[in-house]
Amino acid sequence: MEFRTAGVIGAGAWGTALAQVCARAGLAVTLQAREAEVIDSIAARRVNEAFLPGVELDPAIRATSDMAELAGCDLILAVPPAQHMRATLAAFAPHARPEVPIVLCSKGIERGSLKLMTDVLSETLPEATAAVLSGPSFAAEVARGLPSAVTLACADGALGEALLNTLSAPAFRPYLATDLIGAEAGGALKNVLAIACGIVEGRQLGRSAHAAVITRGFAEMTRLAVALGGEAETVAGLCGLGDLVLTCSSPQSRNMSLGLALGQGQSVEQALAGKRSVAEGYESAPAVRDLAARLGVEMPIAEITAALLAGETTVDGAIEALLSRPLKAERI
Ligand SMILES: NC(=O)C1=CN([C@@H]2O[C@H](COP(=O)(O)OP(=O)(O)OC[C@H]3O[C@@H](n4cnc5c(N)ncnc54)[C@H](O)[C@@H]3O)[C@@H](O)[C@H]2O)C=CC1
Ligand SMILES: O=C(CO)COP(=O)(O)O
Repeated sequence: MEFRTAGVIGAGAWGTALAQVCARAGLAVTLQAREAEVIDSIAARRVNEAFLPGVELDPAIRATSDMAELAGCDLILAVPPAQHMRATLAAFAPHARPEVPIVLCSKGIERGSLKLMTDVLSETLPEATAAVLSGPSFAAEVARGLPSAVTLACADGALGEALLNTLSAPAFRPYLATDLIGAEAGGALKNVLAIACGIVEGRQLGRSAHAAVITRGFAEMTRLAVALGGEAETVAGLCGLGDLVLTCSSPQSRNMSLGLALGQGQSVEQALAGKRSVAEGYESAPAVRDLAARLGVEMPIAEITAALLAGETTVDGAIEALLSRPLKAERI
């Protein structure tokens, strides 16, 4: 199995950074963007000013709006916001070939259906082979060539090895896994928990509270992943714990910075106003809450964060609700 060309669907910060990774790995890359300004900016100045400013893009990346231009690619990376994955894959479907693997790189759970991205893929492109790429990786850092490591999950061992070898570069280290559900659950959940951690920071509740939210949040993430059919060991890796630690630790995270603004007293509307970039934790929170209820999984931090984002409680109400929970044994 050899891959020479990659198609990247979605030219936000992460799609653009992954196009850069593929180009550095020696692939010819077609990057599909929705916005004419993105295509013009890459063609004219080799930069995605709208979503990844300040990073010079590799000449092997060509931007287009036309999904048909991805038809000949050996490998597809799907990187739209999670809530748009279904429509995006449906638009790509006429150009898909069953032998071309699709690497899902978005982090979220579909609202309404409560589906993971692999479920969305198997419903829109039933013949496609899926892989999941997820882990602690800020787009701006990866695009600049700073070191990072991620999980690459693929149920097909030979394909997984081939993807690992294709996408790796000296500063970009994918680690192989077979558990797609665990990898997806980690990425989706950490975004909601990063909002909670941002609130802790914004309210100046202290380092101890921050560590408590990360640790008990990790327990919630593990419980949900296992209830979905994933493995706790996967969630303890880069795609779960790794990404939780990153996203809960830096205001570079859009999710954590949303929480920071809420903790400092802004409303959800104020905190999101004028933003073009996606805060996946905000988008997925209602689905996480509904999924936890459906599966009977206790997720107090994620649930109260979803309630806060939905305007059902205040920051003070959320803190009070968590601190007044019954005392219990510490376990996952
Ligand atoms: N930015 C990052 O550092 C990382 C992001 N991700 C994930 O990658 C996914 C994409 O995020 P980013 O690239 O950061 O996006 P972004 O926030 O930089 O840009 C927003 C993207 O949404 C697209 N969009 C807007 N409306 C749309 C629609 N109706 N249909 C399809 N696409 C639409 C825009 O074209 C643009 O590509 C998310 O699931 C995110 O969690 C994963 C790892 C790192
Ligand atoms: O997923 C990410 C890092 O791994 C990016 O996090 P944000 O979407 O919160 O910016």
